[in-house]
Amino acid sequence: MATATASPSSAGVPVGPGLSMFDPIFIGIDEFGQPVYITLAYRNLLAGGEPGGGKSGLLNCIAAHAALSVDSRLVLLDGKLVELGQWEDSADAFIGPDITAALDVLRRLQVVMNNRYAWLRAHNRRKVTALDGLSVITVLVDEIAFYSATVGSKQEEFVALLRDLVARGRAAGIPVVAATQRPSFDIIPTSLRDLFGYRAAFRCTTPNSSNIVLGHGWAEQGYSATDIAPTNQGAAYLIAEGGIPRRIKVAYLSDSQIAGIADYAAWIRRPGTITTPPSSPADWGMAA
Ligand SMILES: Nc1ncnc2c1ncn2[C@@H]1O[C@H](COP(=O)(O)OP(=O)(O)OP(=O)(O)O)[C@@H](O)[C@H]1O
Repeated sequence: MATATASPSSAGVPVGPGLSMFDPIFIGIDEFGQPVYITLAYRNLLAGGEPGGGKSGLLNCIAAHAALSVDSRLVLLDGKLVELGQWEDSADAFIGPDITAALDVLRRLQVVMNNRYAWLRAHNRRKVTALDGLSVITVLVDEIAFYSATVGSKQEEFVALLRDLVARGRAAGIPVVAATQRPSFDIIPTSLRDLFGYRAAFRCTTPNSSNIVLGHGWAEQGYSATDIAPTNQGAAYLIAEGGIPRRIKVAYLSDSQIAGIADYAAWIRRPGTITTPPSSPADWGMAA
């Protein structure tokens, strides 16, 4: 009878769910109790709503999927340090309340994005795919206003870099997930809002702020995040490009659940376990 023995070649193979950022990401249930999935590889997501509405819960759900995806790299910008802080060990970069460091990392991402576009153009392609061997670099920002609200040249550069990343990153495998508790035109101008393929409005205090997240006119058509009770944290209206808003309840991960997943994610990402195919463009510095 054959016995199972670990061969030396299997020593570096991670054991785990083997998720991919190209897979649908489970984020909760809809009002009929059906599971809700989003696909982030080619879309950005904006979450807005008043403090305590549950935006960080959604970001943590996405961070968990990204951390468990062996084809994903994480870049985290967290002005409060504690919202995404538990994923630090799985992230390539974790930026706290430091605008200079945030600008450095966004400039670097812009270079990676430009390199990926040059590679796509050289290969007559329009977007990266799961077969390219390039990792999806998921950028999570909690909270946009923290880096952009005050007036100054650094803040202006932050807004310009974020806008460029949101506009061009998705085809290059660099989706952006950003949250704000200040859904107002100065933080999310329409031209920026419309670049987010997914928008989630958590409880808002005015129909106007709900519209700023979801899109103009939805509140008047009966889709207003002012309807969400303050006690119903994690409830939101989610709209996907070209669709109509649907009411969802985000799956909530407690601190200890996040700690467990983050610990496991850091383990499957330990040095030497995540590799890219030898001939992949990553070797040319595309994923630097
Ligand atoms: N999906 C959910 N189900 C149940 N409770 C939730 C859910 N999401 C959030 N909560 C509760 O609401 C609290 C606040 O949530 P969260 O920190 O995600 O809000 P937020 O919108 O990110 O707030 P802020 O803008 O201040 O960062 C959580 O500590 C939790 O107790």
